[in-house]
Amino acid sequence: MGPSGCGKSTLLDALSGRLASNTRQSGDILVNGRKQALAFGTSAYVTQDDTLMATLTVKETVYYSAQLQLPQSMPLHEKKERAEETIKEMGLQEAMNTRIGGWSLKGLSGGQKRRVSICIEILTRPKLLFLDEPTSGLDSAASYHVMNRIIKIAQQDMRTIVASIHQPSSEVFELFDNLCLLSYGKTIYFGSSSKANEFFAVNGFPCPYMRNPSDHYLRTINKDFDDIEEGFGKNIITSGKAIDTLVMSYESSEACLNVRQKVLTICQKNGRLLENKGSQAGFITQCKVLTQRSFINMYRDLGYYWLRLLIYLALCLCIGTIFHEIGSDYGSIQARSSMLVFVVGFLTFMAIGGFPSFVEEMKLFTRERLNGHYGVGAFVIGNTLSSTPFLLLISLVPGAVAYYLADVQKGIDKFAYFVLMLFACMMLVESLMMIVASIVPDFLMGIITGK
Ligand SMILES: Nc1ncnc2c1ncn2[C@@H]1O[C@H](COP(=O)(O)OP(=O)(O)OP(=O)(O)O)[C@@H](O)[C@H]1O
Repeated sequence: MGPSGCGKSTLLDALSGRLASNTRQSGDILVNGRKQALAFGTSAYVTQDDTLMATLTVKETVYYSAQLQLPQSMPLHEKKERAEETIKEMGLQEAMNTRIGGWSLKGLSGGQKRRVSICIEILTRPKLLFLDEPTSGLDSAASYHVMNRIIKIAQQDMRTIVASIHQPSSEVFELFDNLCLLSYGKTIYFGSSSKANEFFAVNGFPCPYMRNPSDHYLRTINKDFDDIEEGFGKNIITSGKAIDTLVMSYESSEACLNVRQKVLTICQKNGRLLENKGSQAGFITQCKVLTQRSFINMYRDLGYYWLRLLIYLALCLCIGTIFHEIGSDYGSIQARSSMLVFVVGFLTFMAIGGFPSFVEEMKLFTRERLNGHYGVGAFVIGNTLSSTPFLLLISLVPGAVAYYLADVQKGIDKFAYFVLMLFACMMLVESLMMIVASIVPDFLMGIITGK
């Protein structure tokens, strides 16, 4: 816990092995006294941003994730039951069939999206779970129920949950065993959460009667507003000075000694490595689920198939009208070149138009890949299979009709023939471009994210 910008997310990123490459990290991160890479499925991480597929419903999102993550040997109906049970645990049963939503479609609220993100990561009941502000956007009752449920999961089979939290209510605060208070990258306190009150009181900052202890701690260690505040409490002590006092005092406190002692004991034990709880589904299942999910997403996204089709159709009609019957004399050479340049230019711009959706997809891929939901190969195949055949089919149908017109009517309807052929060729080129655009960047992303 700590004020905004104190380094909570950075600490969680470092612990879970997801620190950005431009950040320098020192020290060792040990699990049960051993070094172990925690990305790609060894631990689960609910990040601060909810990166979800906007077109899917809550049920579909969690169900597809269950198929990707749960063991291959588990029957499909059991995966479905686990998904539904987890949705209910997060209090989302009423919103099961609501779409997630995004910029173009109003769907779930911020707090509901938060709970969907948590659902996805607790499906496999991971041994080590990182949560970055799981209660942001939730009301106090929802915060309590969500945290209570997560802590119950932790208590079963000795799981470990590391969560950063903003403004917990006193009820939620009591649920935590240990508290690490951070301020501007420094540790203010790390130890039992029930003893934090005593630590603050001993150092001259007792929690006022009837005040939520977490509010008191955060108020004491936030120096962002020192310039406009008169000082802490009745004393003229600024938060900056309070932080220095607490940091110094913590270094020599019993809590700090206990933590160091515990770290030593754990290191000497040399315990078990964590098992990788990432995708336990087979490669074929991963490809199948990702193709299906991606196809539904593209089919429901107006801009992907439908708007593209409409634009191409309109363009073919325009070009057909302008360049119809351009003849075969020398003068037509220039007109043919113009048409070619125009079509190539248009196709290039249409390819650039797919970039925003590619960026969104990459965010989702990075999150799921780092949590070990599937491999790069399955993602590339899923993406290619969902985007290309549909467009290929669309290029074949007008092509076949155009041939029929040319053959049967012997050039009677030259205009329709010309437009249809143009459309078929464009869609064919578009499908080929889609294959390249699916494979190359996806593999590049796979290399960048590490596996
Ligand atoms: N130990 C550190 N040393 C240097 N810079 C740090 C350290 N920890 C965090 N920072 C920097 O401080 C800034 C804020 O960090 P971070 O996003 O982790 O804060 P936060 O507590 O999660 O904030 P919020 O609660 O608003 O999300 C970032 O620019 C980060 O790089």
